[in-house]
Amino acid sequence: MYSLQQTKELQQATADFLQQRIPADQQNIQLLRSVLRFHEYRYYVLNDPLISDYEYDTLYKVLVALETADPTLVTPDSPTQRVGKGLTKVFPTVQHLVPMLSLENSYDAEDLQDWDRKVRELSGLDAVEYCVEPKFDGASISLVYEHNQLVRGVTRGDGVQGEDITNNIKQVRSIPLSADFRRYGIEEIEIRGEVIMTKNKFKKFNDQRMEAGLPLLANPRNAASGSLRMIDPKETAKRGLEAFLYHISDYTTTEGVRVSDETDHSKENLERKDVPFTTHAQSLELLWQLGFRSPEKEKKVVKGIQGVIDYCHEYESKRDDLPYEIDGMVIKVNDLHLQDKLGMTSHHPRWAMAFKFKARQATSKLKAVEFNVGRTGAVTPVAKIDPVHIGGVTVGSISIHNEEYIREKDLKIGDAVLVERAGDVIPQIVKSLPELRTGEETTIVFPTHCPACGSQLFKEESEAVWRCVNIECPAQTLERMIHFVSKDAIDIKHFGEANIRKFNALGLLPDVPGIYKLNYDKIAELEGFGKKSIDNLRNAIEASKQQPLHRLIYALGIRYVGETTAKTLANAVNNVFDLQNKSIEELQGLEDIGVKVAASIHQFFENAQNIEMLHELQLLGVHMNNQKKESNGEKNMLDNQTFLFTGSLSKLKRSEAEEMVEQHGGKIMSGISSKLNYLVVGEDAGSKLEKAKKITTIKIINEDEFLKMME
Ligand SMILES: NC(=O)c1ccc[n+]([C@@H]2O[C@H](COP(=O)([O-])OP(=O)(O)OC[C@H]3O[C@@H](n4cnc5c(N)ncnc54)[C@H](O)[C@@H]3O)[C@@H](O)[C@H]2O)c1
Ligand SMILES: [Zn+2]
Repeated sequence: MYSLQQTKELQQATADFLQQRIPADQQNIQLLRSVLRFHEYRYYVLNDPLISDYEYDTLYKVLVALETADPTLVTPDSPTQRVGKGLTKVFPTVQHLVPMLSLENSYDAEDLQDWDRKVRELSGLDAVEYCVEPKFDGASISLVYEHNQLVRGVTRGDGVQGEDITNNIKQVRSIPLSADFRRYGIEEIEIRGEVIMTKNKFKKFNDQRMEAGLPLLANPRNAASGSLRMIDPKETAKRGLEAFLYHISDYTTTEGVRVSDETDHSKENLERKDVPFTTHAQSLELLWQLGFRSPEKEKKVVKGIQGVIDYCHEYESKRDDLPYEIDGMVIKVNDLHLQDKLGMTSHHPRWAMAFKFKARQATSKLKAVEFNVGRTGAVTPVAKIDPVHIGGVTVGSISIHNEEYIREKDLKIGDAVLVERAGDVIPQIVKSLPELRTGEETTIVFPTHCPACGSQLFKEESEAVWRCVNIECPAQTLERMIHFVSKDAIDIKHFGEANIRKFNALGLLPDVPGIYKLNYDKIAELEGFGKKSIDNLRNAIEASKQQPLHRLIYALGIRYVGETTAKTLANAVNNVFDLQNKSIEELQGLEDIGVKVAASIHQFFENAQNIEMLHELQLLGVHMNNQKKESNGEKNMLDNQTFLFTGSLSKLKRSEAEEMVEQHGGKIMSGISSKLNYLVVGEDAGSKLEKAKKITTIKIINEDEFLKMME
């Protein structure tokens, strides 16, 4: 639809508007509209946006402001005058019973206060009751049930018409194929909701794509909307989609009375005694009772806007802990009478407002690529970008993983790039924007030799990563030390990465054993090292010698050996040197250790330099023995009993409690199943507790009871 040339021009105009090089005034209003239409096409039709949502919203608001200031400027085809969204030709088109509108956006407390003021003015109330719920970041859908049966599932489409994706919708397990609406006197009903992919599913899904050599998807929202549009419903089924249903837009009762967001009769209908609900919160409750996953547990009903603001902020702070992505909250006037009174514009209802969290996407420029050498010698390209603010942090460097990744994302130095900081906090480049290239971009060239030590790099055939195999490579040694002292490894407090880099650069810390041979007199001469900080450091280093064996094994930084594998290895031996005598086959016999991991462990303990280092550490006083096995008897107290912790503990840290279990020979489980023996319940325990109650063999105990057991 848009030629390459047009694309370039519109992107240029986008940047000009955003950086205010083109004034947003009457004269340029047509251009601004073209720009918005173009981005809507990229976003809704191609599912391939070129700018971040925040940037789009900013431009949209400029247009709204212009049109509000002078309503004569409004044209019927202005992006503000319709719901927007395009349709593809893949699925048959069907009409929604009631148009699916958009939401008005707000970004801070002030926006919400302004809106509340308007709602109070229009309603004549002093304080309005609101229902606040998460704004799920997925693909919106509309469902129709007739005589208790699901008859249709439709995408939002252009808001008036959507794509009929009923067969795909039926693959979403949390959407019931039938529900007893008749119990509530309802014959036909239209329900709105959001299909989502959880963060976990998304990660696994992308891992699989990576392995299969397919392009990765940028975020769970794209994954959800793409999955809903698969031609083959079996493909949709594989994606493990979920759905939240949050709105009843239209229903007809058994007596044939229609109640809808739109019909003029709704008000009088709502005054009837026999309607099943008169507030939004009640409609969520009703959906929940009927077996739908509505935000019944997530929602909160509050009176007055301050409570709304507080709840929005509370949710924003726990956003990263949720299993799914949300991009904000939605605030709805709770009373349906009042909703009717407020009505809607052609674009959005006046009784609802989205509160958008801080943007997590931005566009930037890829300026250079640096190559870092990790502790296992892997050479990782790191993109240096023009610093951008995303979700409260400034991002200037981003790992771009390996050559394949660079090829797949088509990255070049000089490219404009779309950057996202998703729920897992590590920023990534969603993609480059090749449409904007000027011809001056340059290819990213991988080094053939290690940037730290100059030795030639190697790549195994089955791998995507180039490595420096020089065991004395200074960059690797440095990274190994940083890993060795880190929190999950040998855990030397007061000895952060910055100190290691500093001591290493000054020649005070050449290698891992050097940690236990520090020259404190020399350190005392450095700026910022008083007596107290040196004592702290010395004590922490001394204490680290007593760490349990699994921490030492993990700290060694053996490739593929994470914390769990380190524990398995520690449990299998009396001291670390026993691992020297284990064959690859023996190692593979241990729980969850496959060929690749076994070979890597074997290789590590075959290497004379590594063994020498371990002997040196032992001479320096670092414990090499399995202390658990030494303190005999205790070890089997729990004899492989399984434990899981849920909710927040008040006396112990979660990690301490788990360590106690393991020290006594017990095991930690990752989820509720019939294999679980004990669920230890702290405060605010949620779904895990509910689930555990259904399995009678699980013993549910509190923190005190747990501590008693451990005595
Ligand atoms: N990057 C781009 O180029 C580009 C282009 C066009 C649009 N966009 C983005 O799309 C947005 C507009 O899309 P939109 O019209 O879908 O609006 P929206 O995403 O801002 O909000 C409306 C949608 O929120 C969803 N939603 C989630 N939870 C909900 C809940 N509990 N209650 C009600 N609705 C809920 C519904 O699907 C509803 O359609 C813009 O704000 C912009 O960020 C981006
Ligand atoms: Zn090197």
